[in-house]
Amino acid sequence: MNDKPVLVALDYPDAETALAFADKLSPQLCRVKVGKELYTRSGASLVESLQARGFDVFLDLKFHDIPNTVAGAVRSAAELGVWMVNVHASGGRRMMEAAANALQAYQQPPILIAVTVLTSMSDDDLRELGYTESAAERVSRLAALTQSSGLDGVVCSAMEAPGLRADRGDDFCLVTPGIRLAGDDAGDQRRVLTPADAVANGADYLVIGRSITAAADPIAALERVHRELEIIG
Ligand SMILES: O=C(O)c1cc(=O)[nH]c(=O)n1[C@@H]1O[C@H](COP(=O)(O)O)[C@@H](O)[C@H]1O
Repeated sequence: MNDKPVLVALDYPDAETALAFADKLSPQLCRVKVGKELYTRSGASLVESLQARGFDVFLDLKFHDIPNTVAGAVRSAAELGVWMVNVHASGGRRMMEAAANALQAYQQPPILIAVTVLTSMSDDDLRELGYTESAAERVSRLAALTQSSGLDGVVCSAMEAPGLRADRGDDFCLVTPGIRLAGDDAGDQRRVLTPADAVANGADYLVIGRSITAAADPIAALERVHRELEIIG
């Protein structure tokens, strides 16, 4: 397991609330994720405020567009100095290759990963969209495509991590949302595991939002995650 496996999802409506929460966290203990809700309102300046506090930032905007547009978006993320950035694997090989190529100009580029199948999707949801593969099969296909397109890893559920680790090797980065502390409500997530099970399955990084941010005592919840990981670590 790497030194800081927890990526706390700052799914807050504005910079003030997000920074007030971040100020309770330590950049020595976790990294933070800025997603669509917060970025749409507060943008690059919020990312810079988090970086000024010492946090590595995962910019989770899940780019999915034509290759030229995604290459430009990923370049903007690199200029912002983020630690990790993501695209949708379903944008296809040419889109992912354009994104990977765009980062070649940077000495310290962000880690570039691709979302396979959202952790909120079940096999039934995929069937309704016309896919005949299960979520696990589709994740496996998209992870192979992601790797051969030159990216560093994928976003997947920790349920798929054992197969991906075996097929894609130790250096392929597995980032797993859909994490819940035992007893917490899954909410809209469908492919869910606990922190300890996710790491035991081979996940490199755990994206955790509501199990920490919606807890009565968020810092105690983060400490509970760390204790859980040390038990198996
Ligand atoms: O790319 C992501 O981070 C992501 C991919 C995915 O498949 N599922 C998923 O939940 N996420 C993000 O991970 C976070 C999960 O939040 P919680 O369900 O509150 O822990 C949210 O910010 C999602 O946007």
